[in-house]
Amino acid sequence: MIYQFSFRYFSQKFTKPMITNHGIWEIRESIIIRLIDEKDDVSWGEISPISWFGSETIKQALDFCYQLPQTITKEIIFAIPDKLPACQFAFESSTHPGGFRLCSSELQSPNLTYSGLLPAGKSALNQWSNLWEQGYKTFKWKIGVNEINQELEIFDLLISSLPTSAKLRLDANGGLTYQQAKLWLKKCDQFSPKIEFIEQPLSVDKFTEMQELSNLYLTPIALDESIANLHQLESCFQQGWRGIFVIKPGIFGSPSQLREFCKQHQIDIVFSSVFETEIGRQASLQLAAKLSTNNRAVGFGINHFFQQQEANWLESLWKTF
Ligand SMILES: O=C(O)CCC(=O)C1=CC=C[C@@H](O)[C@@H]1C(=O)O
Ligand SMILES: [Mg+2]
Repeated sequence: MIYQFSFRYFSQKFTKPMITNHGIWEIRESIIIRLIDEKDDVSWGEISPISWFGSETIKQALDFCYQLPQTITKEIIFAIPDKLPACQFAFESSTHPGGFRLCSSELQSPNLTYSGLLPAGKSALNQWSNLWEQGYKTFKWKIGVNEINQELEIFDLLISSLPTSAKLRLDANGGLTYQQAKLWLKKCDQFSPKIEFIEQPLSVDKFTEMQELSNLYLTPIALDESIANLHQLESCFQQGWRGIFVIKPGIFGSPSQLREFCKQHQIDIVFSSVFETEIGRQASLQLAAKLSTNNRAVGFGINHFFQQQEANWLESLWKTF
């Protein structure tokens, strides 16, 4: 199969900067790719890297796209190197039959439940209720951003105001020390099982410590940055991780290799957004609908992280050069 290939750089400003232990993220940069096959069918893909999670940078992805010929084949697509996981995801998912169709980005796959992302710090206290009104029952709150005693106080206020049926996830983005992680896990155990998990409490190089912690407390630990791509996932699985796995399809690499891994091994997966457009979102949610386990809510809550795009944003993008 031969495809006519073209691409466009696309960036969106977060309405509120995404603040995590990694820092302040203000602009989401992406590359939208378009493939037209021999039957003139058009399909779309999205390259949305997160280099501080270990994926390629937007510049490396752009350099890759610039060096591609205007007509590409499936061989070229399936030969994209593993050091370009966001490109692997975009090109492979755009060759899927029944790929992306332009439709409302409010697309919510019927058989998935969604987690709403709360902002770091005390503004989480007045944000959760309008998400609750929209039907979210699972929330995720960033920690490891402010001073720990301040965050523990906010946590007490947050957990006591959330409805009993709500679930709360904490995400430290690897920002806690071992002692701080024990403090948080001890605190969360007091509210077990309301705290679904603590995501990436320690940095990627502290795998053994996270394994130790996962045997000492009730509250589960989820790996995210530690398993950002297929190689890291295989390595943590081989080293015996059987806790929760947060998978970000947009930066993970080849969707078919992820499906293959999940066929071989029953792992407890939570799917997570990379703050992509509806193109990457649809491709990711198709994977989540197939591979989600344990009815875990997917971290794709529509929290309007960006200004609403006009309906024909894609056509107008292709008019620009
Ligand atoms: O997983 C979710 O609930 C939403 C997505 C999300 O939290 C993240 C997406 C991308 C980078 C990070 O800021 C953050 C994460 O660490 O999971
Ligand atoms: Mg995370």
